[in-house]
Amino acid sequence: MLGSTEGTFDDFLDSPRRIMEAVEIQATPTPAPNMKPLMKRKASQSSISEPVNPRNVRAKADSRTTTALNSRTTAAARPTTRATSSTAATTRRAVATATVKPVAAKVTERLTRPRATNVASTNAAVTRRAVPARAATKPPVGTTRTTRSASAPPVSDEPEVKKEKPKGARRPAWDTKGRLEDMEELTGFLKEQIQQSTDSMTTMHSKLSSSESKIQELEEFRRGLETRVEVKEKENTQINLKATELESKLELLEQKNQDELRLLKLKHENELEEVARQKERILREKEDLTNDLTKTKELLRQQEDANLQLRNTISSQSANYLQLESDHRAVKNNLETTESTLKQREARIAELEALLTEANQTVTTIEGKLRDEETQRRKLHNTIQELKGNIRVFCRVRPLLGAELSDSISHIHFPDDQKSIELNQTQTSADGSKTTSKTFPFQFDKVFQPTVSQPEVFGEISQLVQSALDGYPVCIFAYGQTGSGKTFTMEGPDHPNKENMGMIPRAVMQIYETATALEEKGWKYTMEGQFVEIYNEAIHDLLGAGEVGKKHDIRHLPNGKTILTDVTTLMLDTPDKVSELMKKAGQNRAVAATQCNDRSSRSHSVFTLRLTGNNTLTGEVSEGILNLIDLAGSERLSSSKATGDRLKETQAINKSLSSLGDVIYALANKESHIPYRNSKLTYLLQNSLGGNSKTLMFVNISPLPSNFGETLCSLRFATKVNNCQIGTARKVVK
Ligand SMILES: Nc1ncnc2c1ncn2[C@@H]1O[C@H](COP(=O)(O)OP(=O)(O)OP(=O)(O)O)[C@@H](O)[C@H]1O
Repeated sequence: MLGSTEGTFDDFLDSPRRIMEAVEIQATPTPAPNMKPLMKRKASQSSISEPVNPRNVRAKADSRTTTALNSRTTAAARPTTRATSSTAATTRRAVATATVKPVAAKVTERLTRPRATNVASTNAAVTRRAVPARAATKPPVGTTRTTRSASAPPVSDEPEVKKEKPKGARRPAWDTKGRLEDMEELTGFLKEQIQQSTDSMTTMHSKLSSSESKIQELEEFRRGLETRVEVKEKENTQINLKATELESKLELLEQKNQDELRLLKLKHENELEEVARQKERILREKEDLTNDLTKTKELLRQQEDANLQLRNTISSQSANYLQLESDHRAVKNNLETTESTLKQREARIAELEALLTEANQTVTTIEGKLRDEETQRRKLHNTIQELKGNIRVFCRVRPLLGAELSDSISHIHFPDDQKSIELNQTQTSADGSKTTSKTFPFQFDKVFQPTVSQPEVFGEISQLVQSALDGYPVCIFAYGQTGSGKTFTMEGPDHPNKENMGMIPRAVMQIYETATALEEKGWKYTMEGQFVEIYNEAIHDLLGAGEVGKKHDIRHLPNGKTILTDVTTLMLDTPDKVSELMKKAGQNRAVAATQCNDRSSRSHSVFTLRLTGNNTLTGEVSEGILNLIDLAGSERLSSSKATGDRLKETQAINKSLSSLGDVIYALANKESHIPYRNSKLTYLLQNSLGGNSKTLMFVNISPLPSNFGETLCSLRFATKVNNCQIGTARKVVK
C-alpha cells in the first residue's frame, strides 16, 4: 500500500519538473537570430531569472517531501503539499512575468528613448541587424559611403547609389529616404516581434491552463494524501495508545519480573547462607572429629605407654614381691621384737599416767593457790595503796614552751628526792637597798620536773588504775591554773601519738591489757565509758549528739552506784573505741567553745570508766570505777579581774574547787557532815571520794615567773589536800 503510494508520489514530483522545463523554454523569448545576444543580455538583467528557479523550488520540494515521507508524520506531510501548491502558483506568476516583461520592456525602451539617442541606437541596432541581412542579400562589394555633415547639400552630380551607412553613423537630416527605410525596417522588426510574442503568449496561456489543470490534479492528489495522512494519524494514535498500553503492561511485567527476581535472589542468598552455615557446621564437626581423633590417638599412645609401664611394673613387682617376701620374713621377726618392746612401754605408760594424774592434782592445787595469790595480791596491792595514802598528790611542772623559752625557771627548785618542790621569792625593799629571798618548800607524793615524759607519769599512777580494775573507786584530778598543763596530762596534746598521749587513753589501754591477761585467771571484764563537762554548775554530755540545754541529773543509788540521767554511755570493748570516744568529746567541746570562748579552761571535764569483772572460776564479781577529772583553771578572782559572764564562770569554778577542798577537808577531819552537795562536781564524785575510794590529785604548775602567785596558791591548795587522810578504801566485792 505504502509502496504504491510512494510510486505515485514520485511520478507526481516529476511532473512539475517537466512542466517547469516547458515553461522555462516558453519563458525564454524566441529572438530573431540577430536579436539573440540582445535578448540574452536583457534576460540576464531581468529579475525573473534569479528569484524563481523552478529547479531549486523543485529540489526544495523534493527534499521536504522526502523528509516528510521518511518521517511519516502528518505534520510534516502538510507543509510539503502546501509547498507544492505554492510552488505551482509561483511558477504561474513567473511564466506570465517572464513571457511579457522582456518584450514590453524592449518596446517601451525604444519608444521612450530620446530621439537622437533612439535614432542613433536604432540605427546602430538596425545596422547591426541589417548588415548581416543585407550581407546575405546584397553583399557590400566596393560600396563606400562618404560621411557628410547633415547641413551639407547632397552631391547631385553623382549617380544615386545606395550607399552603405557607416557603422554607428547617423543619417543626415536630408537623408529622409534612408531614415524612412530605417523606420520601415524597425516597424517590420517590431511587428515580427509582436507576432512572435503573441504566439508565445498564446502558447504559454495554453501551457498555463494545462499547468493549472495539473496543479488542480495535484491539489486533489494532495487532499487525497491529507485524508490518508489523517487516517494514518488516527491509526498512529491508536497504535501509540496500544503501544502505551503495551508499554505499561511491559512495565508491570518488568516490575513483576524484578520482584520475582528479587525474591528469587533473596531465596538464593538465604539458601547460600544456609549452605554456608551447614558448611561451617560440617567444618566444625570435622575439626571436632579431628581433635577427637588426635586425642584418641594421644590416649592410645598414653595407653600404650601405660601398658609398657605396667609390663615393666609387673616385672619389677615380681622382683619386688620376691624382695617383699624376704622383707616380710624380716618384718615378722621385727614385729615379734616390737611386741615385746610394746609390752614394756605399756607398763611404762601406766606408770606415766599415774604420774600425770598426780601432776594434774598438783596443777589444780597450784591454780587454786594462784587464785588465792591473786586475791592476796589484790589485798596486798590495796594495802600498799592504802599505806601510800588514799589521797595522794603529785606535782607536775610543765616545760617552757615557744616564746616562753627566753624566761627562766630559776624561781622553782627541785630537790633530789623527787617529792619536794621549792619556790624562791626574791623581794627588794622599797628603797632598793635590801634584797630578801624567801623560800616556799612543798612536799608531795611525787614531783615531776618539766622534762618528765607522759609514760613516766603514767608509770606512777598505773597502780591506781590497777586498783580500779581490782574493784576500787578511783579518782584522779588535775588541778592548776589555766595553761599549766592539766589537759595535756589527762588527755595529751590535740593530736596525740603513742609517746605523748595522756593519762586517760593510757589508763584504758592498761585496763585492756590487764583484763585480757586476767582472762586466764577466770576474769571477764566489761568497760563502759562516760565523758561529761560541768560548766557553770550544769552538766553537758560530751559523747552526746551535742544538744544544747539538755538537762542531766545526778542520782546516787542505794547500791552505792552513781548515775547521770540521759548521759551517753559507750561500751569500750576494743581499744579503738577509746580514741573514738576522745574524738567525739573533742568535737562536742569544739561546738561548746563557739558558744563560750575558752570554754575548756572554764569547765571541769569528768571521764568515768566503769569496770565490771566476773570470775567464772571463783564466782567473784568486782565493780571498780575510774574517774579522770580535768578541773577548770584555778585562777583567783582577784587576779583574773573578771566581770560579767566571766565573773560568773570564775565564781562557779571557785565555788566548786573550794567545795572540793571542803569535802576533802571534812573527810580528813571525819566530820559528820560532808558538804558534797555544795557543788555539782563534789556531788557527782560523792561515791568516788571518801572512805572506800582512792584519790590522786595532780597539781599542775606553770614554770613562768609571772605565774608565781598562782603557782604558790595551787601548791598551798594541793598541800592541804595532801595532808588529808581519808578513811580506808573498801573494795566492792560481792
Ligand atoms: N608536760 C608538757 N610537755 C609539753 N607541753 C606541755 C606540757 N604540759 C602542757 N603543755 C602544753 O602547754 C599548753 C597548755 O597546756 P594545757 O592546755 O594542758 O593547760 P591547761 O591547764 O589544761 O589549760 P586550760 O585550763 O586552759 O585547759 C598546751 O599547749 C600543752 O600542750
